[in-house]
Order: sequence, then C-alpha cells, then structure tokens
Amino acid sequence: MIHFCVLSRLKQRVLVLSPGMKMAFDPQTQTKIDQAKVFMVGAGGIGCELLKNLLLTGFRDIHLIDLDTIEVSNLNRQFLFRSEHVGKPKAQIAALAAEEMCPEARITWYHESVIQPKFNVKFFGQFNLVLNALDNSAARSHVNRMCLAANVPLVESGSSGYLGNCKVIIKGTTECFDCQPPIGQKTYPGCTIRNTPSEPIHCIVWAKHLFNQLFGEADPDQDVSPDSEDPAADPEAGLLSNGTHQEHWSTVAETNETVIAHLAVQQNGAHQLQNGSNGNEAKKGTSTRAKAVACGYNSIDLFQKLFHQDISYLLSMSKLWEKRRRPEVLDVHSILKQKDEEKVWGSSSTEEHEDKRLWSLKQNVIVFMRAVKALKETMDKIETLVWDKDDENAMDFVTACANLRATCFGITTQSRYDTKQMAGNIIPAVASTNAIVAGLIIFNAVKVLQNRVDECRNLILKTFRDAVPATSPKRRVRITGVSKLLEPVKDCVSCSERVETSLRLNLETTTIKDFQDKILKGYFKMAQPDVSLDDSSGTVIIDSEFELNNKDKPLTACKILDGTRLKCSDFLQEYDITITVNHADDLPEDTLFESSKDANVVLAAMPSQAPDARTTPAQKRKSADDLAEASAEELKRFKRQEKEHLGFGHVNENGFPDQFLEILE
Ligand SMILES: Nc1ncnc2c1ncn2[C@@H]1O[C@H](COP(=O)(O)OP(=O)(O)OP(=O)(O)O)[C@@H](O)[C@H]1O
Ligand SMILES: [Zn+2]
Repeated sequence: MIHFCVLSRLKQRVLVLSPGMKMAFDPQTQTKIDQAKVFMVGAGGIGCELLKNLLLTGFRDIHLIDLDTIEVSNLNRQFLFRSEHVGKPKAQIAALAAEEMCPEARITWYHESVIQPKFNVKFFGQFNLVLNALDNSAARSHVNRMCLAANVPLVESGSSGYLGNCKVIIKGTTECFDCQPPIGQKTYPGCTIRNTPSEPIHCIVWAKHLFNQLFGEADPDQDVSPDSEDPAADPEAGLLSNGTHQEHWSTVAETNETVIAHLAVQQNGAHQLQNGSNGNEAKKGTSTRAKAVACGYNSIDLFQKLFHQDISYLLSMSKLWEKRRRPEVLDVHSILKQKDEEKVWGSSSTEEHEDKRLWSLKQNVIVFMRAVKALKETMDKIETLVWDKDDENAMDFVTACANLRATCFGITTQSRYDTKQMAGNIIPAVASTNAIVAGLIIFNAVKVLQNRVDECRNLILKTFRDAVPATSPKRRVRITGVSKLLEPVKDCVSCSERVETSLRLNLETTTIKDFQDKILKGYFKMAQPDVSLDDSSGTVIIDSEFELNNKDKPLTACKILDGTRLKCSDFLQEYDITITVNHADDLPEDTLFESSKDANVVLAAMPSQAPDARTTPAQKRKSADDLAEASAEELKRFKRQEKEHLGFGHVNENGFPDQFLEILE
C-alpha cells in the first residue's frame, strides 16, 4: 500500500513497467489478474492513481471511461496529465499515459458519460470487475444498478479532503450502494438562516439565497426575509395595533427619502415597526425580488431594507432574543459618513493576500453597492443569473452581504477568500487520500478475483487529531473504519428481490414531472423511467423516449388515484418495480412523499435533476458533502462493528502488510 503512495508522489511518468515487472502473487492469482478484464469508471483524482496501481498489479485489459476534459486545476494531483493536455479528454490522455508506462497493456477508453444507453447491461457483463473512481452519487448509483443487473462485482470508492472510503458490492452477498439511504447536502433550518444566525456559514447561506432571490431563479424555499412563523417567536410580532400586518415596504413605491424617513420613525420605536416582509409575505407570493424591482435595484434602498428594516422587524419578535444576543440595525448613511479606509476593493484585486484581508464595515457597504449595480447590469442583459463562486461580482455580493448580516448579529466577519471556501463548499482534494483509496481498491479487487470475498473489507479513511487544522500536514490519516462486508438491506430499492412498494404522497399537488425527477430518478435511481398504469388499460403515463407533454399536470389529472398501481421500469438498467400510490394530504410541508420503507423522505434531500450526462460543479460539490456526511455516518456504523471485526485476518498473504491501520504516522 505504502508502495503505491510513494509511487504516486513521483508525480512524473518515469515509471515504465517491463513485461516481467509485476507484483509477486501466487500463480493462480497471477493468472486471474492476467486474464481479468476490468472497467474503471472515472479518471480523476482517484482514477489516475488507480490506473497506475492496476498496471503495477499486473492488470492488462482495462477499459476506462471519463466524460470530462483536463483542467489546469487537475494537474496538481492527477499526475497522468500535463499542462499540454489541458482541454483534452481525461480518458484519452490517461490511456496514452498507461500505454507509455506499460506498452503491453490494452487500454480501451471512452470520453463519455457512463450513464448512456450504449453502456448497457450486456456491456457491463463483459467485465470481471468494475471499479468506481467517481465523484457524484447519480453516476455511482447508476453504475451500482448496472453491476447488479449484470451481476458483476463492483468496488466503490470516494474521497473528500482527508476522508476516503472503499467498499465491495456483490449482488446478493453484500450491501449495495443504495442500501443506505441517501444523505442530503448539509442544510440549515430555515428559521436559523432567516431569523437567528449564529455562525458565519448561516450568513453566507443567507447571502447566497439572497443572490438567487434578487438576480437568479427565486426559490420559495430560500426566502431571506424574517420568518414570523418561527415557532420560537411570539405570534404578535409585526402586528399593527389593529391586528393586521403592515403593508410591506416596497409594495407602495416609496421614494428613498420617504423610505428613509419612514425608517427613522420606525427606528425610534422598533417594536412598532411593521414590516410586511414576514412569513405571510412568502405565502402571498410577494418576493424580495418584487421589492428590488419596485425600487429599481437601488442599492441604498436594498441596504436599508435588508440590514435595517428586516433587522428591526426581527427585533420586534422579542421572544427570539430572550436568551440570545439582540441583533443591531445598520444605518447606511452613517456608515458611509465614516472616515475613509485606505483602499476599497473587490473584484478589481487579484492579489492573493488582498483576498484574505478582512473588509471594514464601510468597505463591505461599498462592495455591496458596487456589486448590486454590476449584477443588475448583467441581469439586464441575460435575465437570470446563476450563482457562481468564480464570478467576481457574485462573490463580492455574497461576501459583503454575509459580512453586513454578520455585523448585525455580532458574528465574526470573513475574508473574501474564506467566504469563497464556505460558499463554494470547497473541500480541497488531498493527493495522499486519493493514493491510499486507490491502494485500498486494489486490495479489495484482488480479493474479489481470488474468490476470497469474506476477506474483503469495507474501509473508511479518516483523520484524527482533530485539534490540528485540517490543512496542516501534521494532521494524521488513519484507516479507522474497517468492517467485513455488510449484508444487503432487506428493502433496498436497488438490490432487494422485492418488486413492489407503496408510497404516500399528495396526488392532487404532485406533478408528473416531480414524480419522474424526484421520485423515480431521485429516489428510485432510475436513469430513463417508463411508467404505465398496472391495469387492463395499460395507459402509458411516462415514455422515456418522448418529451413529457403532461409534465405539469398533477397525478390525479392522469388517472392516478388513491391506490393506483404503477408499473415503472428502466430498460437500460433492466429494472422493474410496481409502485402503489396512496393519497396523503397530511405530509409535512417539506416532504414530497413517504415510502413504506423508510420514514420521511424530504424533498430537499432529493436531487431535482436526473442523472445527467455531465455533472455540474454544484453537483460535484454536493457529492463531496455527501461523502463527508456519508463517511461520518458509515464511521458510526463501523465503530459499532469495529470490536467484532477489527483485524485483517489473512491479508498479509500476497504481499499485503499485516498491519496497515495507521498509514501515515
Ligand atoms: N457520469 C460520469 N461518467 C463518466 N465519468 C464521470 C461521470 N461523472 C463523473 N465522472 C468523472 O469522475 C471523475 C472524478 O474525479 P475527481 O473527483 O478527481 O473529479 P475532478 O473533476 O477531476 O476533480 P475536482 O472535482 O476536485 O475538480 C472526474 O474526472 C469526472 O469527470
Ligand atoms: Zn441495496
């Protein structure tokens, strides 16, 4: 294992394997490796290490697939690639590098997504082993389903910073990738974000939501205004003396002066401040966007609304502050009158240390105003903006807004650099983690080929010494979770024999598109679902070959009623399931459906998009979060089993060290 890690550090392709240069296995194992045909999915961080390991171990017939092209940012760890390869397909260059290293290797490469009809069950069936080196759960789930259908063993893996894992999936014998419920992106309760932030990340999430409300596709679940329905707040908050809620700020087109004058009055009696931007407002459908439009995106007006008026409204929810520090309103005019700082900067600066500097309050205000103006101008040209951490104005906006909100709540402000890390969910890729995970894949792969599945292990890589900063080289890495392979979960939607299930959902409000995207693709992991009524009519509801023409209709409008049985199948995955749908109108607001298998399946935790040919950066980031969360969860499970299963038994045969629990000391 250490051998592999050291080799990966060479970072240059000086390695050329001579025909006789292989690991010392017993003759039977060697023959199996010689004859094995393997499919490697993903040629990124883990993939590059894995390909080199496969060659070193003696594998010669390797098919590899990756949909992506090489980026400059890959070069620091994806050591098969060089700067002259930037823009070229990863699969092609990895294959070339492998052939250079080992001329006798037969490498077949595909620059495509693995979620394509041509990679069907028959295609998967030609391999002895499939090895995943992917970075997103949609593709992982799909490959898992294909391997189950083709009955080919799969070694699954992942890494996120110092976390890593590797597990073996064999149909009918072990847990599959979907046996454990999906873990959603880390989310924060709406009332924390809208009413009572206490950490920088709460302000950053709020600022990102605000960006979408003002410039992007407004999502009702991402409301940024005070939530008067917070259970911790007093119900009277924001009420006028006559018991009605005050008209909100910009439904009446006030001039700046009147707004400010109005605010001044409100400021003198915060408890009487009546800001209509409360929970009801979201229900009424009046959005932050509508207000911004009403004031022509005037940045002073927006500032006063966000950091004065809304904060005053929150102050009126007195119960919230019984045990918390009260937030403070900001006044744009007095901040702007403050003495000038040496320099105000934002997108114009490219110097790294500048990016790490904390802005003063006045600088935050100026960057906010400048970013609002710039983003509005872009929006006028292209209508809807999509938040992107690499867009200078978007990043300026989020940094300044998060800092201004943090100032209101007495939370430490952040530099633009730190905000970017948090807002972009950036978890630095660690080359050593990838190298270790790729070594673990080989360990399991060889055991599978040897038919010694009981000696395979599910492995989790984690750091300890948590007091040491995550980026410090002193941070030690250890394989902490080691368990024997776990048995399949009885009701798993992917690997159980069960072909029937039932769901409770609101048939009057759930649309066909939601049923397809969030339930069939998101929950049941189908790639191309077909659906028909399981009755004598056999009416087709969804045909994967055609665009949905009923997509916005509720299920009831398509003859799907309480107790209807739906035949759902995926031709590509050779997967069929019959789903009985039962009407429910008592589900919590954020719950789309409940399955008979598990408790609440929360809408927010479901990917809203089908597994796509390309994963977006956002999906990639999400999957990194998934892994971090998943690893933590798995670790808990493994810890419970650790006592029982610790130790590797016979693993020191065939050249593997007896003890490799502590890899990097
Ligand atoms: N559906 C898919 N089909 C084929 N390859 C895929 C698919 N989804 C993801 N991949 C590939 O899996 C690889 C995962 O590697 P890795 O996590 O190192 O990603 P990366 O994009 O190179 O790095 P980073 O995300 O850190 O910039 C990527 O090269 C990606 O293109
Ligand atoms: Zn399963």
